[in-house]
Amino acid sequence: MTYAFNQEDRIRVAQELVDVAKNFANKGWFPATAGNLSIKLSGEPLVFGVTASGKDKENLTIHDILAVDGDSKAIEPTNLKPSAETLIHAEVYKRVPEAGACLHVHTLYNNLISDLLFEQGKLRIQGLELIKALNIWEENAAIEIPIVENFADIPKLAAEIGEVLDPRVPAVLIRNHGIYAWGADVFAAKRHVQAFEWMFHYMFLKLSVQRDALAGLAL
Ligand SMILES: CSCCC(=O)C(=O)COP(=O)(O)O
Ligand SMILES: [Zn+2]
Repeated sequence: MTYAFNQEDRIRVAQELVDVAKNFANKGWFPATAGNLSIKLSGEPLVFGVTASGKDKENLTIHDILAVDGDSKAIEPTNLKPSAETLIHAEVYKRVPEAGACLHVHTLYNNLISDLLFEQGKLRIQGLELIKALNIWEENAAIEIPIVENFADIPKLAAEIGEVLDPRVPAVLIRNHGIYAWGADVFAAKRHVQAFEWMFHYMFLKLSVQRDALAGLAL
């Protein structure tokens, strides 16, 4: 199969992932090699660059990224093993054709909020200014971020994510695991991750304060 991207393109996009990895790693969003990142190289047929499994994202290089197809298989011989969660990236690209990059981080607040609200199946956020970072501009806009169980079976987890994702809200939370967020390109996907993480922190603190206030009333 011949693909419509050259070596120069691949180095450029790999460098974009390396740069965003450094930004997130500096925030502690890739503890213990957690997390993975991808960027679309071609939509038809689907080909994307994805981080190799088990890499230290703080010290990621362009040599830690390999190109895979829609079945998450490397498109050329390589010693690199694609991320264990590559199928999730593939699912996002298949479900959301406008997605050009998909980023996955494990943070304290995405883990806390996903567990706290798991039974509801979603986190609802309304009226926060940062919703505009998702390109949603209505006044007092509300969004709902789906939360799925952290199935160990990755094909099952990927299918579940595909089932629940709402293309208007570019993220899904996995309970006690992390967030997958995407955007038209790395710039947009990075903005989305940063906006979601700020909102998770806000919502966690707000829910905690509300709980404390209710507990106080019950005394
Ligand atoms: C060390 S965290 C467990 C695996 C995981 O959730 C993750 O994001 C990293 O997996 P990868 O295969 O992409 O290194
Ligand atoms: Zn993960």
